[in-house]
Formats: sequence, structure tokens, C-alpha cells
Amino acid sequence: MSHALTASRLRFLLQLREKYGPVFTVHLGPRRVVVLCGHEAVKEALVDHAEEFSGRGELASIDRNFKGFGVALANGERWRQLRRFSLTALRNFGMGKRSIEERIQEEAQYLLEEFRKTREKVHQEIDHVIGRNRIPACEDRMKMPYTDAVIHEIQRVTDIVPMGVPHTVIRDTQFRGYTLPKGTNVFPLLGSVLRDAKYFSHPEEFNPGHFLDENGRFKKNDAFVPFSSGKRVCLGEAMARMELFLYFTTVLQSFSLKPLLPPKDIDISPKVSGFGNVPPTYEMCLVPR
Ligand code: HEM
Repeated sequence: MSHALTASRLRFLLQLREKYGPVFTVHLGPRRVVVLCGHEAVKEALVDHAEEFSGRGELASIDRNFKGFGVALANGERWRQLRRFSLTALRNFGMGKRSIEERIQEEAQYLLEEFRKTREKVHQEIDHVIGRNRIPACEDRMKMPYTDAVIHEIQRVTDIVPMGVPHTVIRDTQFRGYTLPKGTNVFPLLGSVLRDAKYFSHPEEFNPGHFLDENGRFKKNDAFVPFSSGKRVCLGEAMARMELFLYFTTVLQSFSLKPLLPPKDIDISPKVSGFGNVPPTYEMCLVPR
């Protein structure tokens, strides 16, 4: 089992889902892991049973360094206090900007080809709402449903944390007729939610229409969970979403993005795919508009 998981973990787990349904158990060596697939199972666990599923599971590759410290990997009272403290700190100081900008740059490049098709409409919306004479502001987002939908779709398709970050149940928990003993690890497969065919009409395609109604207004989608959900939901979500918006509109206000290769020759498959999807690097031209 662990060999198959190393080779292509996510694909393998999704194959098991075909056979066993959206909730099943795998054994990773001595470790029992309950895997959750699709919007309904993930929401039922992380939101409807938020408290029980709020523990952080094991992440061998980084546990060695963190040793249970740090808000993302801590549990129990330490986690509660760190989370409260970090939220307040983020609100007060607006931290985390640099790291998020780096991620945004990667995502923007990853989607270059698909983005080409939608670029014109984003440019039009920017020119109409913001113009060329001032820098974009947070409030503009509400008036720019198409751009907002494009950014949502980029996050959905790039799917940067496809297997979620492991959780544990903090006490014995009844879930869909199963008993999960306290401490059972849980993988919420966020990628399977972001491509849940019940919630996205063309899950494998890049289509901003997934987030627009027939009148072109922004349409929320419950299965949009790149930041996960429930008590462990990404602490930086609000900041990251604002940064994404400001970064994209600021770049596209002044530039057109041009790939160096014909779009059909650009390989957008991730360079590494495990807990994170790491996009390949690209070269492109920023042409002043
Ligand atoms: C596009 C950018 C980002 C994405 C897609 C993302 C995604 C995620 C995901 C999937 C989780 C795991 C949630 C879970 O356990 O179910 C997470 C946790 C977390 N994220 Fe983010 N994140 C992003 C940016 C940020 C930023 C900018 C910050 C800090 C300012 C941040 C801070 C955290 C922290 C502290 C946790 C752990 C929360 C906890 O365990 O209680 N993230 N993020």
C-alpha cells in the first residue's frame, strides 16, 4: 500500500473511491487513515462534525521539524491558543504578504495558457471599473464578478493542496455508520471536492462560468474549498484572497501576458504532486498595454 501511495498517492486513492465509495480506510504502515472524497463527505466531517474532526493528523515529512509546535501542526489547548493568537496577529499586522505573493506568481504562471482565453474579458472589466489611473483596491472586487470568477477558477484548477492537510478525530466519533476511534487520521481530499461533478458542470475544464450565474453575476459554490473548511480552515484565507485579487488586477491593468511557446506546447501538469501540487516553471513576456 505505501509503495502505491508513494508512486501516485492521489490517483491511487481516487481509484479506491471508485470501488469503495466516498469514505474508506487505508492502512499506511501501522497508521489507519480514513479518506474522505467529494464535497458531501468532506463537508459532513469538517463542518457538520467540526469539533470532532478538528485535530491535526500526522505529516511525517514536517512533524520531525515542528514536533507538534506551530499553529498548523499543534493540537489541543496549544493549538486553540496559537490559533486565536495568530488570527489576532494577522488582523493587527497584515502579515504573510510576501509568501502569498510568491504562491500567487506560481499560480498565475501555471494557468497562463488557459488564462489567455479569458484575458480580454478581465482587461475589459479592469478598464471599466478601475481604469488606468489608480491602483486597484479591495472594494473593486465586488464590482468585478468576472475577474473574481477567473481567480476562483484558477484556484480550483491549480488545486495546490489536493489531499488536504491531515486531520484527526479528537474523540471516538460516529461517522456515516462507522466508528472512528480517537486519534484516527483523516485525509479530506480537497482536490476531489474541487472537481466534484455534482458541483462543477465541467470539472476538468478551466471555465470561469463555474462561478457565474446566467446574468454574469458572481455565484458562490459550496464546493470551492481550496482553503479547506471547518475549525482548521486556512488561517490566511481572507488575506490570501485579497492578495490574489490585488496582484492579478495590478499586473493585468498594465500588462498583457504572452507565452514564449505556442499555447498547445505548454505542459501545465504539476512538477510534483503529493500533498501539494507544485506547478512547473514557465517563461513569459509581460507586454505593456
Ligand atoms: C492561496 C493561498 C493558500 C492556500 C490555498 C492555503 C490552503 C490551506 C489549507 C488547505 C490548509 C489546511 C486546512 C485544514 O487543516 O483542513 C491551510 C492551513 C493553514 N493556513 Fe493556509 N493557505 C493559503 C495561504 C495562507 C496564508 C497567506 C497564511 C498566513 C497568513 C496561511 C496560514 C495557514 C495556517 C496557519 C494554517 C493552519 C491552520 C490550523 O491548523 O488551525 N495560509 N491553508
